[in-house]
Amino acid sequence: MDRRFPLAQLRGASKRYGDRLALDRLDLGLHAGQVTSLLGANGAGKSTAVGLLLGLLAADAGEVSVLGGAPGSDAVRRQCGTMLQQAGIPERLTAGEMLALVRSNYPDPLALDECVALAGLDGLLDRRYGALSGGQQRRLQFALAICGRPRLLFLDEPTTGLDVAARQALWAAVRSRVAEGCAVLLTTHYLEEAEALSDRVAVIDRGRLLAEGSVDEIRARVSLRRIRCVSNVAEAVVAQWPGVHGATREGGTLRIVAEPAEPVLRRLLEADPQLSDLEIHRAGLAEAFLALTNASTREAA
Ligand SMILES: Nc1ncnc2c1ncn2[C@@H]1O[C@H](COP(=O)(O)OP(=O)(O)OP(=O)(O)O)[C@@H](O)[C@H]1O
Repeated sequence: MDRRFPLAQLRGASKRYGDRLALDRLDLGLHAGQVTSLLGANGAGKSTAVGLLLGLLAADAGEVSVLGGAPGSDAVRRQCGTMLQQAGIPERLTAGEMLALVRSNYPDPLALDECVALAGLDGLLDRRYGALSGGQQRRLQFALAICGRPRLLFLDEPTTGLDVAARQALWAAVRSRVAEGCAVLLTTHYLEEAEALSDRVAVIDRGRLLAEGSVDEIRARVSLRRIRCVSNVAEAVVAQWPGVHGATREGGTLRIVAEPAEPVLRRLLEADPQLSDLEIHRAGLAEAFLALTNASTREAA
């Protein structure tokens, strides 16, 4: 599989709804064998970007190309799987009937057993869609998205409403599809999910690309550090120190998010010579995301 060329891409794509600019010259590429996560606050433009790549919306400017052609054609659709926020599945059909129907649209679908195992649908195929729980419905939607062995998989907030075990099972299933060469576009508000699954991350804000790179590259964009130690210095006191973004306590353990970390560390050690079990880590994707989007909001103000 050739990873140099994207299987799908937006180049300088813009989209307006009336006078609202939802996407502003967005560049985004999806590559074979990679999960790309599109992150952004509510209203940032994620669903609009997905809508353009699926051919559900037309761009006002820029280029949208999917598998070498225009999005939304029958030939392209047969190579795409989608799990959107609205599923539109008839309540009266059973899970098994839905799977059979959707698999029949694809030239080389996954075996039924494999779909059932990957999506965790064991024992549910005879159940009507309307009689499935919210999490079970989500699992069926995932099965429908992967059952055609798609080259491109669009997952729009796929794990909303899933319990911990089902979420981790879905992550494993996504990884198995990616190992087969599938390109995945994931939108999620769970940053630990993006951190666990992504090869590439694109952060958008008000329709514009703020940052793009691997999880580590995005984390390196911010100099926030997480400090953890056992100390009796009051968290409310630490929270007032310059450079401290937050301080919390769990029992004897004090957790601090700081930028830069060094002056805070000096002050901590001065304040508590008994301090122990000191650990310092680069901030995670969640803190990096918040720092990037907060900085963008401040610039716009
Ligand atoms: N059909 C529409 N008509 C008018 N404005 C719209 C329409 N759809 C989206 N918008 C606006 O375009 C912007 C981008 O919306 P979009 O749904 O793409 O965001 P999102 O990042 O997917 O948000 P969320 O995380 O809440 O799902 C928002 O300001 C939204 O209010």
